[in-house]
Amino acid sequence: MTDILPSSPAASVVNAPRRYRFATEVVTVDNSDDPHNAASVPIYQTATFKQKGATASGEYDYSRSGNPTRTHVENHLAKIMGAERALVVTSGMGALDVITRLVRSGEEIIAGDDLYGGTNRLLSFLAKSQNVKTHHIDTTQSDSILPFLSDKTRLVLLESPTNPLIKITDIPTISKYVHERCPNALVVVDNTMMSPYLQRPLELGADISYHSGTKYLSGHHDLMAGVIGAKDASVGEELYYVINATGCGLGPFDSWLLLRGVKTLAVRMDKQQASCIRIADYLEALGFKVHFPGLLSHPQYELHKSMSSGPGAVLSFETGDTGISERIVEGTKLWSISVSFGCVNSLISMPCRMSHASIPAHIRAERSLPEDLIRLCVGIEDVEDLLEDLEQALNIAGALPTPTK
Ligand SMILES: Cc1ncc(COP(=O)(O)O)c(C=O)c1O
Ligand SMILES: N[C@@H](CCSC[C@H](N)C(=O)O)C(=O)O
Repeated sequence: MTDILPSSPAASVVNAPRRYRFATEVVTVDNSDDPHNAASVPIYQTATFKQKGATASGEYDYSRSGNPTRTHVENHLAKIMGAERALVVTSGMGALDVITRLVRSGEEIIAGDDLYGGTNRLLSFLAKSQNVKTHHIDTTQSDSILPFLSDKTRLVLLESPTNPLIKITDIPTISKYVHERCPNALVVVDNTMMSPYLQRPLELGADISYHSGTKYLSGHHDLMAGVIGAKDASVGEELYYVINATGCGLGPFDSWLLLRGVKTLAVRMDKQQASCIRIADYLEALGFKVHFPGLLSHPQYELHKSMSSGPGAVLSFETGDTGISERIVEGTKLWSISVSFGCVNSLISMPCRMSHASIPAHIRAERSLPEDLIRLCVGIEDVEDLLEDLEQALNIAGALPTPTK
């Protein structure tokens, strides 16, 4: 499936091997092709490019097909994701839309039963509009996929940790099952929660890894972006074809913002994760049921540790009462009540009312998604302020244990 112009920048995209440790590579952007030795990659804010002649275009002809700023961020992301090819589009959902366009009517998808609400919505839409059925399985039990693998399977879509219950999926085992039984199927991992700093699914057996670049990769909640990394160059080429055909490639300014934001990924994540570990310990000590893979009590603590270098900075916890949860969320002053995560600012939300409200209530119940669940996305503020603010909100909500003399 290729009708890429001979001059397309796609042809020149190569995966530069990583030479240094991640924190060094992420801040080291190759701009050696700049004619003026600019220290920062310039924003090529142009829709079209002049040609030398009617039949002689340069490397770029039109920004939907390719733009130098986008190429730089794509090459940089390919390097840090360990991908043969990376592509950037206008949102995380746009990334999943591009990937699902590899599925033909009558083929099937297998996905988790705890997953981002928007992903669930897109899969439901595909079932209705394209006759593409999705089987939802419990991905914490790798064997649960076996009865659904068939010659119709085209995509296996995994999250680990899942949003919002922070369940862990054994990416290597599931990838092995899929590749052994379904040579035509691709294992796709939504790695948004972890970022490539903490987990690289392509090194764990997946064929495609994608991200909402709106989250940790950009880190400041000032842009929407989606990032796709393909292990195989030919899959990358097919995805590029879809992006050029449908016109969802990321614009020059947003590409630049993404490139600027990603440079601080490692330092942001180190700080956010360290604070999240403190907060998880605090909530667990108070007796809440806390979902966080950095806690020894997490049922898949060891599995997560074997696939990643850290637990991340998102946790969820149950209070046992929806009213109490609402009062906690509304009682915080420093934590913003917002959907999304991965920003330098801390956010608090109730997934069933907010990010996962698009999943019908009866399906949320079938999938045991607790209505009282609170999700915390920890930013880079001073953790003492975050803890103090949380404590006063728990106090207002009557959720703190009564002190005993
Ligand atoms: C895990 C996960 N994947 C994908 C998305 C979609 O990303 P975007 O909002 O950038 O479209 C989100 C949130 O929106 C998410 O939480
Ligand atoms: N209204 C939006 C909700 C976006 S949720 C964003 C993010 N993925 C999260 O988990 O908080 C929608 O319906 O898509």
